[in-house]
Order: sequence, then structure tokens, then C-alpha cells
Amino acid sequence: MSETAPPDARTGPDELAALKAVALAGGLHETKVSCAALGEDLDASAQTASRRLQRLEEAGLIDREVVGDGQWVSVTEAGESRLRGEYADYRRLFEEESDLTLAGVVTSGMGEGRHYITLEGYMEQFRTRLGYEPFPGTLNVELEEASVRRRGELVGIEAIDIDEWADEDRTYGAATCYGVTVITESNADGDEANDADANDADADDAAEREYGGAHVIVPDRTHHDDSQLEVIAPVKLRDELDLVDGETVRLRVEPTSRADERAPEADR
Ligand SMILES: Cc1cc2nc3c(=O)[nH]c(=O)nc-3n(C[C@H](O)[C@H](O)[C@H](O)COP(=O)(O)O)c2cc1C
Ligand SMILES: Nc1ccn([C@@H]2O[C@H](COP(=O)(O)OP(=O)(O)O)[C@@H](O)[C@H]2O)c(=O)n1
Ligand SMILES: [Mg+2]
Repeated sequence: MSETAPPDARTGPDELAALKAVALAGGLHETKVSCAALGEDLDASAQTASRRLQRLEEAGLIDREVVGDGQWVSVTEAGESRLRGEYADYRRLFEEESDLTLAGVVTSGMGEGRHYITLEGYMEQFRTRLGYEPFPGTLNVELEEASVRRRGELVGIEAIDIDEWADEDRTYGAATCYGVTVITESNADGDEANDADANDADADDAAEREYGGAHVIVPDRTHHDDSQLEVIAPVKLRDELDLVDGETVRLRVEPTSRADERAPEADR
């Protein structure tokens, strides 16, 4: 290891876990820890815990004072910034993916959406996996250029698969459903548009123009190209949000999982 390495370069994941445990025990201020208790937290022996604290001290990530029945430990500024670095990584990991918002204008399509949505082979999957029976049709959104480029990011987002199926005559293609909140232009000014009362009948005018709990449906087989997205929902979105052709909507994508595989407390 290079001698010019930063002071905490000798600390690896084990020391980082110890630093986190100390911080959780109150070490961002000052806390008294025993190596036995810390060892238990870390699933290691007291000796190992002691060694890790020593390394953290040598790396300048904690200050400590050993007393008779344990030691007073506080996380240093450098230690806190190391933890903040980890925190930022996790935020990027879990928050960026829900930041995907695609925008486009409402358009009329070929009038085929209704036919496909109402086929029982799809409908029974919508009921169990999405947890609702969609309004018969798809709201078509012609994406603006920047969103056409970003739509590829959909693949990284947790979504609900609809399986292919067949009747006597033919096979019907699979599709993928991404959870979205549909936000209309007038409500988009607030940017986050994160109104908890979005679907509330009592909410004010602007809040009524946002609808959560819809899905973008991407069929494996489609006549549309990449610039077009189709949205399904339990309600007719044109009525619910007062939409007409040419109006801009934003689709805020939210990771979602199958209704029939969700833990009861995760149910929305
Ligand atoms: C759930 C679903 C399944 C579909 N499956 C097929 C299919 O198997 N074969 C096919 O040619 N198109 C399929 N399509 C796509 C339609 O042909 C068409 O691209 C689109 O839904 C037409 O929408 P529009 O009438 O709103 O313009 C499917 C569409 C949906 C919504
Ligand atoms: N959840 C939904 C689904 C469709 N729709 C609309 O319902 C009508 C029937 O959908 P469709 O997919 O068969 O028709 P087009 O999209 O081809 O025009 C269209 O006007 C859609 O825009 C809606 O308002 N809300
Ligand atoms: Mg449609």
C-alpha cells in the first residue's frame, strides 16, 4: 500500500461496519461501548471488535478513551464524512431509479388498445397482478424527444410481468407494466407534485389533476414505435384528469411489484 494513501485507507468493509455500529450506538456524539457488546453487534469476538476500533482510531475515523469498564468513543468528522459517503451511495441506489419521469402529449391511437385490454387472458392477469381491472383501453402518450431517449431506463425498474397466453386461434404476446403517477401540465409546476391527497375527491383543483396507481404497459408485440407509451388505469384517465389530445402529461415511474406477491403491510 502506498505511503501517500489517505489515513483511512487501511479500513475495509469490516471497519466500516464497526464505524456504522458505533454511530448507531450514539457515537456521532459520544458513546460508551464495550468490545463484547460491539462484537455481538458485528457477529465477531470482543477481541476482533477491539482490533477494529483500534484501526478506526489509527485511521482518524474515531476518537476514543479507554476506561475501566469499556471505552468512550466518538466518530470524528472524517468518520462522519465516510458514513455520509456510504449514505449518498445508497441514496443514489434507491432514489434515482424512482426519479424517472417521462413526458409527452396525449394522442388518439388505432382503437386497438380496448380490444387487447379486455381479452380475458390479459384481464385475469391484470386482476391478480396489478390488483385492479383496467378501464378498457390504453391512454396513448407520444413522448417528447428527451423522454424517448430516457425510456430505456425503464428496464432497470422493478415492474410487473404479464405472461403470453394462447386461445384456440392464436398466441397473445407478453407485456410489462411499470407503476406510474400521471401528472397533468397544470399540476406539473409544483415539480415534485407529490400530493398525498392526489386521488382524493376533496383535494383542490391542481391535486385532482394527478393520478397515482396507473401503469405504463409495454407490450412485446406492438404497432407503435419507441416514441409511444400506453397507460392503463382502473379509471378512464381522460375523464379523471380532464385530458384532451395534445395535452402534455408527465409519467412519474415508481418501482412496483405484483399485488399477489406483496406482503400485506406493503399493500397500497
Ligand atoms: C395488453 C396488450 C397486449 C397486446 N398484445 C399484442 C399482440 O399479441 N399482438 C399484437 O400485434 N399487438 C398486441 N398489442 C398491441 C396492439 O397491437 C397495439 O400496438 C396497441 O395496443 C394499440 O393501441 P392503440 O389502439 O391505443 O393505438 C397488445 C397491446 C396490449 C395493451
Ligand atoms: N385508462 C384509460 C385507458 C384509455 N383511455 C382512453 O380510452 C379510449 C380507448 O382506448 P384505446 O386504446 O382503445 O383507444 P386509442 O388509444 O387507440 O385511441 C382512448 O380515448 C383512450 O385515450 C383513458 O382515458 N383511460
Ligand atoms: Mg390506446
